[in-house]
Amino acid sequence: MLIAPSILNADNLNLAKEIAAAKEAGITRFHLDIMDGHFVPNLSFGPQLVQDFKKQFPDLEAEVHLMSSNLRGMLPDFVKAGADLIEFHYEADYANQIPGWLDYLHDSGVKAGIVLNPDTEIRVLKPLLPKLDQILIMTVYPGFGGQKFMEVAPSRIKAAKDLAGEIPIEVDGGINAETAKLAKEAGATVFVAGSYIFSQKAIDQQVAELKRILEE
Ligand SMILES: O=C(CO)[C@H](O)[C@H](O)COP(=O)(O)O
Ligand SMILES: [Fe+2]
Repeated sequence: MLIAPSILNADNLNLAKEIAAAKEAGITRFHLDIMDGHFVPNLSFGPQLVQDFKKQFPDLEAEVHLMSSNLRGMLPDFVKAGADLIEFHYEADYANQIPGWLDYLHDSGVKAGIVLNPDTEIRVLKPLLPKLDQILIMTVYPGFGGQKFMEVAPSRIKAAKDLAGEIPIEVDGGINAETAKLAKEAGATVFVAGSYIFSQKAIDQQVAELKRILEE
């Protein structure tokens, strides 16, 4: 079980402090949400954030969740910035182009993942499985932090788990102490949590509580 905090809703003017607090609580990977204002109706970070993150925290893993359909323009920038794992949306390009982008990431020495929006059929993953290091099942419509975990999510996680075998299934959106449990029972092993970790009580307390729930 791995918790990958999303810094989307962290205090932008104190990011290093907030990341350090989560690291202190045992976090080894961060989930960096990249939104381009077009694929999703919101803007967030660019490659500079990833580069600065790796410069300041070289021992932490940077997982990039790319919410853009400009894969040709954006993927090389995030590779250069030092991302350890890049996951892009299945909906971002034609189906026949997706395997090539996954190969591009692997050839660049970066782990590769695919993200599925809540309306995309799970079976599209099947031909891609040999090229995937991780599968991200969105449990909200992407674009904003602080949304509610969708009711349909557990059955989708289970369907992905049944297909994926050993490939880790990650969940993203509305994860808290209750929904993390549901996602875990359905087969998820990587848990993105944004507002649960950064917009409530002390960061270390939130991480410890989520860890406790996932270890039960
Ligand atoms: O990809 C995302 C939104 O598109 C974020 O990773 C996600 O929403 C995390 O925030 P929260 O845990 O608050 O839902
Ligand atoms: Fe995300």
